[in-house]
Amino acid sequence: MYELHFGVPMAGAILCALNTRHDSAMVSVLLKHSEAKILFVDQQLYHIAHGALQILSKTSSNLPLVILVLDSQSIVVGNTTAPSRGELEYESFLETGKLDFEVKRPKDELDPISVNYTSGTTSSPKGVVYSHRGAYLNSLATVLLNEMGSMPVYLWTVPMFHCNGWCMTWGVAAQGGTNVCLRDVTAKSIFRIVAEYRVTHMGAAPTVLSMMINAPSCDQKPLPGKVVVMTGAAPPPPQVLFKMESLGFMVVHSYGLTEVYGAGTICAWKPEWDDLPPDTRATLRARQGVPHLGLERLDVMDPITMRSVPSDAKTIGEVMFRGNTVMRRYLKDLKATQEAFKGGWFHSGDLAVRHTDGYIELKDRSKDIIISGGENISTIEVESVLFSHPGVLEAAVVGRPDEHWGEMPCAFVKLKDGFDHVTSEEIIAFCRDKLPHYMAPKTVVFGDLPKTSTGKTQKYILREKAKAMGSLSHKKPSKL
Ligand SMILES: Nc1ncnc2c1ncn2[C@@H]1O[C@H](COP(=O)(O)OP(=O)(O)OP(=O)(O)O)[C@@H](O)[C@H]1O
Repeated sequence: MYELHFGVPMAGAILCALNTRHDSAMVSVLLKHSEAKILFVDQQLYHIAHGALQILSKTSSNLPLVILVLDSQSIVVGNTTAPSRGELEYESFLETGKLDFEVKRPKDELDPISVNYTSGTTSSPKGVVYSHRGAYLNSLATVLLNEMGSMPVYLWTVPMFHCNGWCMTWGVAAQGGTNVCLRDVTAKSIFRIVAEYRVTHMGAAPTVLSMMINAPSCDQKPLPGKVVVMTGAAPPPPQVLFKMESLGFMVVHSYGLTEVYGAGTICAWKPEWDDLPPDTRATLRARQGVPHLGLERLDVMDPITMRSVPSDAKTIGEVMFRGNTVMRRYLKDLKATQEAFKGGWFHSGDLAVRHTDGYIELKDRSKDIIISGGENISTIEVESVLFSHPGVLEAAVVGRPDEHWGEMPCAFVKLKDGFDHVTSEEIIAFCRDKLPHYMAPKTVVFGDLPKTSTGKTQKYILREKAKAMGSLSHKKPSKL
């Protein structure tokens, strides 16, 4: 995948890195939508690709050429040790190349370099078109955001299909870095590899950070030196940031979307915050921050009037982006593109406030915010309180439809090992102690949380579950 980030654009083609967790049906839809001509497939995922091509062959005779990437270290699913008829093997395919091949440069810097499908957290994945210029600018920006000097050692836990690895694929190369890839993203292997390869930088979604801080202490190997971890993709709970800091990591918090090439903002750290108490530092670090220098403009606006919200840390508006590091368009979807760029700005669908120092703080995705008795409830705020409970490993809050209040907060919680005794009443009381009562969850459900492969909780699945529970109000009049 890493090599293809260079080979494909240099051959004048467009890269479309697909999510490795998709099933055959979804892969067949995306192959058809993207009109991919060549499909490079890791042997571990061959059975998915094979299934996708079978589905595709029912409606099309124009199937992509398959090139199989073999890896002696991977566990193979199915009979895929050798390419079958009509397929090529990656290394043999490379040998057919000419050493004097002339790189095909883009005719225009705004020509597409890649198509990235969104994570599909709130709807079906959308194909986001990146330009060479945008990818170049965002790669350089991420190098700066990661405080990456020359020859870094970068550990991949962020999938390269997610915004081209937040553009770090190209960023690490720009700095002459070493890439360390791992197939099994576990806390034990992360700590082992960080120590063994003297990793200097890594990227990780908050869920991976949570896994690392909750790992048994025998797995938490000492760090070999300064390790910068960039996190983003979902709201990082302040407690998680705080604990990562206590393990010795230097955490960089960035926020963005597939449509802005991964990172769009950075919570730039101010030296005067160094001496603040740890929990205040973590709360400040959890804010999404300011635009990076590759981006032209970032604003929080009322999406109807397109006026900026005041910097009062209270008024909620929608986060909007402008500039060369904003996507060109959604592939083959003019309507969604026009909608997304209404008023000349890219509408993120994220709701935020702006603090007096200009830093933005996300409150929710517009699809996730809960409206209860006419009051907006930020699910991020409630989740952050849940995370501060010592027994909570993961938490997500959604609206449970309610006949009287419209919606009521409903928490889905995964407990840490050894905390099975924690009851829903205890969690509710804990939240009521720390939040205005209308914001505290009225229902708590324990269990695993459904996740996308980019580490986001699939709240639409939880919303369905909450809906199926029915209204609380008609059963028992609620006292807020
Ligand atoms: N640092 C962050 N803090 C809070 N939320 C974040 C952060 N970084 C990213 N996000 C969330 O992730 C979203 C972007 O996710 P991505 O582009 O991967 O696809 P998706 O929006 O999850 O998928 P789909 O649009 O298909 O539902 C942002 O809009 C925001 O809600």
